[in-house]
Amino acid sequence: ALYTDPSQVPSTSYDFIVVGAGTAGSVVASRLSEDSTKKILVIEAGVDDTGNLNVQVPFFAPLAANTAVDWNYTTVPQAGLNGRSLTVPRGFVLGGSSAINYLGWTVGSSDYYDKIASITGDSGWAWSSMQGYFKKVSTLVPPTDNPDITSDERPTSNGNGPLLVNLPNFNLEPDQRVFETAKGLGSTSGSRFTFTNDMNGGNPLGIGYNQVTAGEGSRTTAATAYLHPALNNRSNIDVVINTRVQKLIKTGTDSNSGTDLPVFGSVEVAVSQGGSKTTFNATREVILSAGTIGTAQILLLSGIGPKEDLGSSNTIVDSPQVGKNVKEHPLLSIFWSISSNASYDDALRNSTIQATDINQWSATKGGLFSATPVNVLGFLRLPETFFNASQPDPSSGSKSPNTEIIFVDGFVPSDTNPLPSTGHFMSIICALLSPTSVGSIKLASGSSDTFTQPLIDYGLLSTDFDVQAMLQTISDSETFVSTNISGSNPFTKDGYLQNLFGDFASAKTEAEKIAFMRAHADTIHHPTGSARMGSQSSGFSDGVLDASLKVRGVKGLRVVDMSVLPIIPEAHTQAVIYTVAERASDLIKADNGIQVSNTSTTSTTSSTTSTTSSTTSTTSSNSAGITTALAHVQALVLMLTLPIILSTFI
Ligand SMILES: Cc1cc2nc3c(=O)[nH]c(=O)nc-3n(C[C@H](O)[C@H](O)[C@H](O)COP(=O)(O)OP(=O)(O)OC[C@H]3O[C@@H](n4cnc5c(N)ncnc54)[C@H](O)[C@@H]3O)c2cc1C
Repeated sequence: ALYTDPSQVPSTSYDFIVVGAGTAGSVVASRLSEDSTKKILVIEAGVDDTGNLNVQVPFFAPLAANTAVDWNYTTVPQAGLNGRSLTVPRGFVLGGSSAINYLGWTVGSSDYYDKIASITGDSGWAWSSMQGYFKKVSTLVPPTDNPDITSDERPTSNGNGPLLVNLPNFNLEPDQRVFETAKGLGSTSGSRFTFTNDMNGGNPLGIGYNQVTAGEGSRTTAATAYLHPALNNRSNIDVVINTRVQKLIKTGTDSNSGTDLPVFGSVEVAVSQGGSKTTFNATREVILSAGTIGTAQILLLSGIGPKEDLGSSNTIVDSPQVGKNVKEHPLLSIFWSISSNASYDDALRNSTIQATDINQWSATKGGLFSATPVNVLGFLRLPETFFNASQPDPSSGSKSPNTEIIFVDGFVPSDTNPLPSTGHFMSIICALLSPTSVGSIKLASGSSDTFTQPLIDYGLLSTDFDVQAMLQTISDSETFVSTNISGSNPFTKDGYLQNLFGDFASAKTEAEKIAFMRAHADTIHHPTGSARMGSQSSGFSDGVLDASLKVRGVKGLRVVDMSVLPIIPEAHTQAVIYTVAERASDLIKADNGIQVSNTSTTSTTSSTTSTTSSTTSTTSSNSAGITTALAHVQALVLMLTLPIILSTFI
């Protein structure tokens, strides 16, 4: 059942305690609850996700940041960004960041998984071994409102899981111009801008449709697809929200392996800073799924971390890499004025247009608001000249993109570039997917609870490689929209794309472009690696976790979330972590004598049924609640004209 306060939870002892009902935690909790003899408690700091339009309406995704469903962190000042601090949205809600992200669905390259297998020494993480888990997560469903997708643009890889993924629900104006160019260049020998119909088949390189988690026109999340169906159908899973785990408590010592290992079998929670504490016990395992930031914070507060940072008296397990090796994808948007008035810019400014769009979404789950503002993107390799003996390719391999260009049908507002009051725009978001800059998560000085935010340092654009790679991505964007196909340019032939807009238009020299980059770069919100896996046989022998995600030097504690990945995916990260969480669930089951069998596909199918019915009830409550939806557009106008706005639209 779902509880809103720890005092309501009917038991203090469970077989498994999952910390964080986010993307990974919801998958793991749902899968473990398939064994009706095991009791599961999920502890979530954030709020219920039910009935929140910022969560449900795909187009509203950027509005969730800085509201009650967001942790609303900030980074420490970033030296590579002129000392700017960036906002760090993270889901503070059932479903975690899957409920507030921008819905992109990219699994990454086969190289990536093979590299994880090589780093961990566990072939179970390899691309070929993970195929069953990819299929177990999502099902590709038809878009609600996009007749322009041609058969050659449809992906071939697909699964049968509870998460409903789709090609873009609504056609946007740049789409066919991008495809005309990419398909035209696809036949040019050596082109780095080829067309691809399927970024999720192991080789993501090329330009194609952005698959999104907006099946049937509404966002599907780890909560709607996994957690709520489990809660609705099973009595052995309890979830408590509004409850922050403060730390894990050492409850004993295990000597079975021949070495004395501390057992962290209890979890201490509180609902307010300085408020009373409650303790829950796990008889089998505690699974930390609090995300790259939250997991590192909880480990450090529990005395599991670098002794040199924590101090001897606060250290129970000296684990030097906790909070280290954090990587994030930097991005930079550039803008062009366009002659068309069909971009979404007016929908951001005009409440009449918004009312029409929300009515259409409520009635049909179609129209502009059923889509995210990104339909098309491209994954690119850097030119080989970037790599040499002293700077090898930092990506996972030759099928892994180093950079990304994202085509946006309007202006991408940010803290440093607010939405102009007039005009229509096309933007390209340039992103770096294999950065060499490294950051960290540390406790703030004197902090002793999770009500104080940790120090988040992404170290963005702190290497020359990253700066040069970002310059290349900007240049690639300009090259792409300047390309002629069969003698004419798809972007300019009818006067659609006009001049570059904003500060970038006057940045001519390399120094001026770098200055623009440092003044405006932001991130894609993909932090990774603060509790990474490693193995003795690899250069990652100091991993916090072993290959089966168990915390080294500890008994009964595992981590399953983005923090576990030893290298940052060259992709948007949610599909990766959903898939990792599916395999993690089987690893936990196997270690605890719970049957792992192909019949789990059957229960996935039954979850799909529940998901569909929960989507249906959401739909009908939205139809009935159209007044709420209309009231919401007023908030949309207000929010989008404030300078705090959205960091990006990915
Ligand atoms: C704004 C934004 C846009 C993004 N866009 C995309 C995109 O388009 N495509 C894509 O693939 N990826 C995207 N991502 C990234 C992706 O969503 C994340 O990588 C992924 O969801 C992280 O999953 P996780 O399980 O590691 O953490 P989360 O899903 O964040 O889950 C962590 C959970 O733990 C809870 N928690 C934390 N600390 C505590 C505590 N002390 N006590 C109890 N509970 C706690 C949190 O509240 C949260 O529910 C985006 C992320 C954001 C924030």
